[in-house]
Amino acid sequence: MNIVIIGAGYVGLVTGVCFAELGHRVVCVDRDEDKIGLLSAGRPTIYEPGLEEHMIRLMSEERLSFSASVVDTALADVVVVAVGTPQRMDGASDLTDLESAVRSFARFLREDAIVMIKSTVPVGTNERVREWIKEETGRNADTVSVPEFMREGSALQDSFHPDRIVIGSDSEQAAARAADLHAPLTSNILHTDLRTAEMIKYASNAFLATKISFINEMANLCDKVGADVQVVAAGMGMDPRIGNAFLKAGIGYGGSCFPKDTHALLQIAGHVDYDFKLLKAVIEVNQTQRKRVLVALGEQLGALEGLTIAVWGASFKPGTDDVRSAPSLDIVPELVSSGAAVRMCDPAAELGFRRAYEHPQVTWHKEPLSAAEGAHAVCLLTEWPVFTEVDLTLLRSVMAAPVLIDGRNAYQGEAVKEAGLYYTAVGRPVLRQLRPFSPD
Ligand SMILES: NC(=O)c1ccc[n+]([C@@H]2O[C@H](COP(=O)([O-])OP(=O)(O)OC[C@H]3O[C@@H](n4cnc5c(N)ncnc54)[C@H](O)[C@@H]3O)[C@@H](O)[C@H]2O)c1
Ligand SMILES: O=c1ccn([C@@H]2O[C@H](COP(=O)(O)OP(=O)(O)O[C@H]3O[C@H](CO)[C@@H](O)[C@H](O)[C@H]3O)[C@@H](O)[C@H]2O)c(=O)[nH]1
Repeated sequence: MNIVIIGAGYVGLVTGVCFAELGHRVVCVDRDEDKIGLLSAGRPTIYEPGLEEHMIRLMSEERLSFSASVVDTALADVVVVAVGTPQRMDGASDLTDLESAVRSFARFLREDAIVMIKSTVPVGTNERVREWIKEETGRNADTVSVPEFMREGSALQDSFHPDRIVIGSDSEQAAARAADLHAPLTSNILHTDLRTAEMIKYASNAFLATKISFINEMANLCDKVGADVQVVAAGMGMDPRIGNAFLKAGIGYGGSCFPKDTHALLQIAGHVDYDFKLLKAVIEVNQTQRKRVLVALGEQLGALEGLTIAVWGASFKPGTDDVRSAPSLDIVPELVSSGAAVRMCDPAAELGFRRAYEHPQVTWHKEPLSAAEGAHAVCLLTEWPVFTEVDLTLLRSVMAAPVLIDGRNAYQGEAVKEAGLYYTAVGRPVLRQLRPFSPD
């Protein structure tokens, strides 16, 4: 098949690679000409393990190419739409890019082509897509909603081996073609109507976010009653009805999806006068959880004015350069406001973070130990292996005060104790070692 993908971001690029690996001829189209220039030169514009090797081979075999022109849509049997649907100021999903993308390619769409929406979109949007195409061309197009469930950092693995494929459609023929396309990836294909498919995506992300906020509330309680949240989570997870996934307590969820999709679902509910109380609490808990790092620093060091704080991790999770809604973007400006000098390190997200936030009090360092040099505390915000595998005794030796704030429960109690670090994790009060008060 000839497949054209509109939007060559995280989802579009990885989906393009996946379909090209299945033997299709794929063109990824993006309006960002700089991005297309880099991709055409075989340079991935995102950090995603394994992506570059696949891209370069597929390009040399002429199965994957890149273009800045929607005219290429005329070649397509299937047009996949994977443009961004970011959060608007009011929390709703911003469909500006989606609408302009659809309207721009509509007139090039072949009559027998299907349009597959992979962007995460509010309920009813696929119907609007059809209306936009009709307004542009005067004819009806077959649209299918195939929400994407990949995770950044393991996006290729998730695309080649998806848990399930959801196909929403009201055209049997279009649904069958979408199913044929995905059949080599999994037999777990759920057929549904358009609105249900759109809702499955939001429900899935909202539920995962709920698990995280739940375990974070449990962690806060564990801190007060002297229980260990990691063991609590392990014990809960042994019940197959609960499962142990997404029960890692920490400083909360970030990223380009959970924060915006939970807000968008609240808006969807609001439009039909439904008060989604549970989801409101999930969002609020997540926002408060980020502040725990600052509270822990205050407990260990008192006022931060004039102190040096090392921050390990800027991306919203390991394995990605993405800083969208990353906890670091809330925490670092707060550290700066409290008068601290901030020494940062991240294996992939320096550029992304600096595009979003720069300040003279913030410096960047290539190695975790150089960032920690002379610091009064290290705050682990993202559990990249380069941070979690650091020799803690060495770490202690380069710091001005040996305080470690572990926002991801990434360190073993014994190792921390042996290194003699003053340590605060999340919901593991037994391991907490407070620094004795020092009047200077
Ligand atoms: N990032 C993820 O892990 C992930 C996973 C599942 C679903 N999603 C959803 O998929 C969608 C895309 O997310 P993303 O993270 O890949 O976004 P992204 O911002 O990385 O990429 C979107 C791309 O679309 C391009 N674009 C925007 N308007 C365009 C237009 N009119 N014509 C051509 N190109 C255009 C942008 O230039 C950009 O390169 C969103 O709805 C998101 O919620 C994302
Ligand atoms: O037990 C956990 C698991 C995750 N997180 C945090 O939750 C966020 C999201 O993590 P993850 O889900 O692994 O990353 P994403 O790449 O954002 O993927 C989510 O969002 C995508 C976009 O919609 C979906 O496609 C995926 O299925 C969904 O997992 C990150 O900040 C993690 O640190 C926790 O705090 N505790």
